[in-house]
Amino acid sequence: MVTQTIDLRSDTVTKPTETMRLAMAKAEVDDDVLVYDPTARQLEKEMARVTGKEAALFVPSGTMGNLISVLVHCEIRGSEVILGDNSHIHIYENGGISTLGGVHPRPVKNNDDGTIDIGLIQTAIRNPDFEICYPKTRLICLENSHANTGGRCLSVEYTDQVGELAKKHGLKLHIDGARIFNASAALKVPVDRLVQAADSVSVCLSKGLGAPVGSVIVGTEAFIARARILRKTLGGGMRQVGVLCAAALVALQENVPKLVTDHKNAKTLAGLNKIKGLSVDIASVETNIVYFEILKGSHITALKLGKIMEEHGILLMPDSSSRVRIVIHHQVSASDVQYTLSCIKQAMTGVTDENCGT
Ligand SMILES: Cc1ncc(COP(=O)(O)O)c(C=O)c1O
Ligand SMILES: C[C@@H](O)[C@H](N)C(=O)O
Repeated sequence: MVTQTIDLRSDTVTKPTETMRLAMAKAEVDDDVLVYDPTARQLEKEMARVTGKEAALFVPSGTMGNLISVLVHCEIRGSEVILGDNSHIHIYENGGISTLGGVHPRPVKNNDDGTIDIGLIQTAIRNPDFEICYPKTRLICLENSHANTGGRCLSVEYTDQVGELAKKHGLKLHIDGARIFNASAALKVPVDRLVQAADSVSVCLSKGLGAPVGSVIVGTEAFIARARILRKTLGGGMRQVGVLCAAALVALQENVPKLVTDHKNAKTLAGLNKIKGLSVDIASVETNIVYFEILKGSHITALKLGKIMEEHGILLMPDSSSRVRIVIHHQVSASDVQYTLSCIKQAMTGVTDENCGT
């Protein structure tokens, strides 16, 4: 009988720790719309410091963080944003920048490492001389780490180059930094240096950092002032939000140092590659996300494997009929990883043709 669940579906599944719950219970709060909730203020000042930006704003989700950031940069009608065709903003945020903000997306191919070719970005920038027909390019969006390519890290050199291109053309640069702390830990580059070229960043507190709720957007004072108003317009102005921010302050303290362990556990899990019938692009496992393919000749689908794993108390996220995503977080231990490897190995035994994957 399974007594404990190992939840590998995402790093959004973590439960608040005892320390977080204590901090939430004791949090000093006030109405964060009428004035500043003191604990929200404390978190925002800390996030501005860590990211090297002038100001910060707590928002209920990463989706809202990206939406507000794009809409502030693209407030003028007819604006266009250049973003990755495999980016979270383009794929998983309900097209909010268009449906709510009237911003035109200009998707450009993401490479397997999460970057977008600088030449392709340059080509995608609209020629202002033809404004009678063209939308106006106002923003470039990057995503670091890049979730859909397996948590790949964009280097500081690449980010700076995109920043220079943006500046040269009078554009702004936003980074969807849902997992920027993971990228920082993996690259051994401080967060503030990694996002130095960005005009705004949206940072998830509720992913690898393990806070129960929320994100923070950072940028200039003027940008955050506009963002605060737009947050209210979108219904994201909350009252005694310090209860949530207190947990996030604990997460920053307790869990940032644990990210390297998450990455080590992910690399151990890439050992799935040794199991007959499975394949992992080992080079792509740079942070806490592992995708694995079920090879032809393995008579099992991702869905079926997920169901078998559930019987062993392990939750996975099938990405397609033959591809599965695993995301490691601080509530997955090294022994959980070993148990997962052995359960998947057992499930794959007997369902794989002799010459499968050869
Ligand atoms: C890269 C990335 N950006 C943004 C988000 C959105 O965050 P939220 O789920 O808090 O809306 C997610 C996932 O949730 C994500 O993986
Ligand atoms: C699914 C996606 O929206 C979420 N960001 C995750 O990575 O789990």
